[in-house]
Amino acid sequence: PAGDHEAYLRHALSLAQKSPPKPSNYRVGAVLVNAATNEVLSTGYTLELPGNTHAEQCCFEKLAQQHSLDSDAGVDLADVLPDDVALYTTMEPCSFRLSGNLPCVDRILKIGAAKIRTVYVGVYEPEKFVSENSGRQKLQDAGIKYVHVPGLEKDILEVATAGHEK
Ligand SMILES: Nc1nc(=O)c(N)c(NC[C@H](O)[C@H](O)[C@H](O)COP(=O)(O)O)[nH]1
Ligand SMILES: [Zn+2]
Repeated sequence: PAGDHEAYLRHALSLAQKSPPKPSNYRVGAVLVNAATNEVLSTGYTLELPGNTHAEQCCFEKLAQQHSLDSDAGVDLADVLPDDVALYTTMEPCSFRLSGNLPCVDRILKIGAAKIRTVYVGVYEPEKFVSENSGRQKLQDAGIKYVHVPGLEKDILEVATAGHEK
């Protein structure tokens, strides 16, 4: 039910608040859920893991570590994920990163639509770093449902941009 979606995004937002503020990215939180059982499979927030890491990326890398997979290559993660997973992320997955690192949309696509059925986002990516995020189209083209959950936009953006010059 819809109420659960907001609860998961609020959980993701509480994770985003752990992210060290930086002027060059957003503070984002993400939660990976087994939609059939409501079990939280993994969580992540921006810069949680060493390196210039994104929230969604940390979700996947932590899951790979849990299964001691030598890499978070999508194919391996697809083997350990149940077949109805939902990704909740306070900001929509990136489709391009100024750092040149692999965008999270591509990480989701590597895992595949047979596993990640739905992506729930709290806000679309603002135009500050990347003029237009093409993630929604790419995910939908791959057969992944893309749902914007309204109501938390102000809180999410406040947290996301805390490291930006006022
Ligand atoms: N969905 C999402 N989760 C994150 O954890 C995060 N930091 C962003 N941010 C998107 C933004 O477009 C990139 O942060 C900039 O493009 C800079 O790129 P890097 O992050 O340095 O690779 N977006
Ligand atoms: Zn990303």
